[in-house]
Amino acid sequence: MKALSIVLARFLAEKRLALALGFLLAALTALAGIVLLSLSGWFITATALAGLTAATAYAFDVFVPSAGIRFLALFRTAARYGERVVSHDATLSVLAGMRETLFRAFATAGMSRALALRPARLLFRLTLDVDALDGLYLRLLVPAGVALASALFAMLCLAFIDGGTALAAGLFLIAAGFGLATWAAFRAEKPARLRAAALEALRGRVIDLVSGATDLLMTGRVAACRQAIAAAERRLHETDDRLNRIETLAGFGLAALAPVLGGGLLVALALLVERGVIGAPGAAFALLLALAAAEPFIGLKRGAVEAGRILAAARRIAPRLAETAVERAPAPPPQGVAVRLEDVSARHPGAARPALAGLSLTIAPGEVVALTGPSGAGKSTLLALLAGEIEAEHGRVEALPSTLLTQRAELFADTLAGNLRLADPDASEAALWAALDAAGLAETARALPQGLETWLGEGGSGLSGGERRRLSLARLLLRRHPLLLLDEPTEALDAETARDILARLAAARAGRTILIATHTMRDAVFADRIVHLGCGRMINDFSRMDAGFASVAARLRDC
Ligand SMILES: Nc1ncnc2c1ncn2[C@@H]1O[C@H](COP(=O)(O)OP(=O)(O)OP(=O)(O)O)[C@@H](O)[C@H]1O
Repeated sequence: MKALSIVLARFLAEKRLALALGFLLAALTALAGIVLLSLSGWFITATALAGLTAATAYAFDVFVPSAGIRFLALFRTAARYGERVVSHDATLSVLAGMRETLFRAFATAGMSRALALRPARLLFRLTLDVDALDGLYLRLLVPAGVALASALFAMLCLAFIDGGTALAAGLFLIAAGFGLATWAAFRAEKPARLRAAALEALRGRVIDLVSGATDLLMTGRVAACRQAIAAAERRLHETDDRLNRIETLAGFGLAALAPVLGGGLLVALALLVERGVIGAPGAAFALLLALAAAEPFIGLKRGAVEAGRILAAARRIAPRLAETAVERAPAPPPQGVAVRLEDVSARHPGAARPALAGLSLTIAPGEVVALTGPSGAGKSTLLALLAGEIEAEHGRVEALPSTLLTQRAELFADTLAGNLRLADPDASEAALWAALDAAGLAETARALPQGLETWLGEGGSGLSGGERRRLSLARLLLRRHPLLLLDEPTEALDAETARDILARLAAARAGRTILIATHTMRDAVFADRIVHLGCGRMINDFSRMDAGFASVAARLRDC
């Protein structure tokens, strides 16, 4: 319930008026339908009776009721159209906003590891879970409100004829209608939950099969993966089957409300006619009114069957909606300083020991610093800390706004231009070419038949390893941040490409401070200073002038 109220609060906060108007129009559509049917019944019966004698036939006014019927028919059509436009528009725009909030929550620094472990989960939350929530208003709240309004309206109208009959008919509709819907919701809760899990498993496994096809083939695991997919699909079909049965049964029960109510009411109205309380047209009016009031209850069927899924989706999404994004960017350093760490310790989520311990370091603007040290020394952690990806556990971190080039090429299935514009969505074409030029990729890009509009595959496939690194570098340079954080920028590149990339970095260093985490001598000798780490602590800090600089550089890999 708490999760539902968070989601509902979000709906109300964003589109309160439109949602209220949508509900009002839905209720008016249903009420107009009820009055239309009952008035038509009254009109047909009254006209038939009026036609029995010439005097009553002449005196009977056919114009007012038929005008009323025509008005109600037109009004109902217009109200239904308006309701669909208003309520769907409001729901979709709330869901779009919700998707954005969720995406921001998932895109915060620190979430990458959790998402890397369960990528299908993000896909599922952003698509099916958010989609399920459109049912909360459209298929749960509105139909329930409209059904209740119809029953109360019928009760009110019937009360003018006979209080007892009105009460019995109204209570029967409310108790039986909502009782059946609640029964269906309880019966469907478990299969709806299992269905969501089966669908998530199916999607996740299909993604595994597609993205890991080569590895699965090499290890002979394709058949097992296909079996797992088939099992998830079987579970999906089974739960679909169970849900369909519940929906059919609930639909049958809800559709039976009208004939059952009609049968009972027919007897009650016949007695009232016999006692002279009402005439035949009045009885026709009352009977059709009650029958029409039962109709909106059929609309509860889908919402009831989906209630479990809606609730599960709300439970999973609500905590992220309630979260406010935490700003982890380091504090700005004082004038004349690019980076300052004071006794900083940092730990990765869930790690037993800190990756950085009591580190103090000051870097001046314009310096190029090589971070060296054995694997696991804390080089990438230091870059992540300066980029705001993780938070310091202890100590103070100050740094200029930075851009991080990670060890992986973070490229997407998009055009060359699309991949570049992640750094600056408003960059002109000339700026994109300038960045490609600075990274040494302009010539290659010009030779491509579609130039900047050439599509790349996931991870930048379609480009060689060196070209991918150059594209990442072009994107880095496009973002004019004063601090560049480079994690092994020339790793796995041939010597010539590596030298060229370093030369281009040197050409772009004006006005920038650069930190390079590296294991290679060629990257280190490019720097003005070497900071050597070990087990998260500072071991040495040598500037180019110091004798130690050359000895630390000499111990690095010569490639
Ligand atoms: N996401 C993570 N979760 C938990 N522990 C981590 C995580 N990333 C790194 N670590 C740990 O933090 C320590 C420092 O790792 P870090 O990646 O910073 O080292 P590094 O010097 O960059 O190593 P390499 O040269 O191999 O890239 C290591 O003990 C590592 O196991």
